[in-house]
Order: sequence, then structure tokens, then C-alpha cells
Amino acid sequence: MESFYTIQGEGAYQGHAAYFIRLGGCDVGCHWCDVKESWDASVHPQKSIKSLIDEISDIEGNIVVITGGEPLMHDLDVLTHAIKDNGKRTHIETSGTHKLTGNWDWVTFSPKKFKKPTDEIYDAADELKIVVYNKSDLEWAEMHSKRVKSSCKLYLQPEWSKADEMIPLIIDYVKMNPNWNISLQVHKFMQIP
Ligand SMILES: C[S@@+](CC[C@H](N)C(=O)[O-])C[C@H]1O[C@@H](n2cnc3c(N)ncnc32)[C@H](O)[C@@H]1O
Ligand SMILES: Nc1nc2[nH]cc(C(=O)O)c2c(=O)[nH]1
Ligand code: SF4
Ligand SMILES: [Mg+2]
Repeated sequence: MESFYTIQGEGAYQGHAAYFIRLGGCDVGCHWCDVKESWDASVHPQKSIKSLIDEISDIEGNIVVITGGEPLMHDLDVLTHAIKDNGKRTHIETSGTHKLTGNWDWVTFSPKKFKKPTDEIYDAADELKIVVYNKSDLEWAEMHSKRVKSSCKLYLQPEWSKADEMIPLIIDYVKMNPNWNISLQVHKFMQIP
């Protein structure tokens, strides 16, 4: 759908320079999704892996984030190997609802109530990032945290339109449950992509 060089706004790598590749297509249907225009892959132009690698070679940063849409709707083996051959790190943002393909240095897993994740994604996740839209999502977050590996970092991220309401709840929750961290979408505050 698009590719751009920016600052990772979320999670464990928040604040790091990163080149984003946003792939079209998603069948999860989160009603609060902040990139609904990504859902229909057919309306977006196709780009060759070679042209993406040319763009990546020009950037100073060493992190490439593959996102979407739901990037795992595509087989990502060839693309991730090409990125790593270029000496960059491969990170993915995924709902974990499709087979895990690709060779990853960092897997951010953000499960959704609207489509069940696969069993394999829990072991692969380096970071669990739960979007908090209402109070009950905190309980739901605990359920997923019990299934990821012990080294997996845990993040609660307020749903953007509900942030004023959810941030105080998340702050109280993290103070009581310090194994969780807060992730804010800082790129939105900075008004960058
Ligand atoms: C647009 S999604 C694309 C990747 C993948 N489909 C997924 O959901 O993980 C990228 C990240 O943004 C989060 N996100 C999407 N809409 C959001 C919103 N309105 N508020 C906060 N986070 C949101 C998702 O949970 C995910 O962690
Ligand atoms: N700056 C910035 N950071 C991000 N982290 C995850 C994003 C995503 O949409 O996957 C995202 C995004 O869209 N922009
Ligand atoms: S899974 Fe990701 S891209 Fe798909 S609707 Fe949900 S937030 Fe949007
Ligand atoms: Mg985004």
C-alpha cells in the first residue's frame, strides 16, 4: 500500500528510526482500525521487492517494519530474506491470524477480539501489544499474556479515539501490575506518518 521512513511510534522500539512497509489486505475488521483504507489490497499499487530494497538501501536506519493491513495474509519469506541480506533488521506488526511466514528479528503481536489468532504466534511473539478500547480489555489482555513466552514484553495501548478515557485506567493498572507497560502512539502526537 505504501512505504515510508519515520519513527516507530509504538511499543518496545518506540522512538527508533524505522522504514515501514504497509501491505494491503486485511480480513480482521476491527471497527476502530486506524488504517481501514488498507483493507482492500486491490485498490493499492503493487511494488516490486527490488524497488523496496533499493529504497531500504538508501536509509541510515537499520529497522524495517512490515505492517498493514494484515501482513501475514502474504507469504513474507522472500521479502524478509531480501531485507536481511541488506543488513537490516526485520520487524512485523501482526494480529497473528494467519500462518507465520518470514524471518523475523522482532514480532509484535496485537491480538484482536474480531478474529482468533493462530496457536503458533504466541511462541513467536517478542512483544504483546493490546489495544484497550474498554475496561474489559484489561482482563482480556491478561488471558493472552499467560500464553506468550516469559521474555515477551507486555504493552497496553489506548485505542486512539478513547485515549482520554482509557489512559487513566491503564496508568492505574500498570501501577498495580508493573509487568505491563504503556504504549502510546507517539507518531500521532508528533503528526508524522
Ligand atoms: C494498523 S495495525 C496493522 C498490523 C496488524 N493488522 C495488527 O493489527 O497488528 C498496526 C497497529 O496499530 C494498532 N491499532 C490500529 N488501530 C488502532 C487505534 N485506533 N488505536 C490504537 N492502536 C491501533 C494495531 O493494534 C496494531 O498494533
Ligand atoms: N510511526 C508509526 N509507528 C507505527 N508503529 C506501528 C504502526 C503501524 O501502523 O503498524 C505505525 C505507524 O503507522 N506509524
Ligand atoms: S487487524 Fe490490524 S489492519 Fe486489520 S482491522 Fe485490525 S487493526 Fe486494522
Ligand atoms: Mg499505524
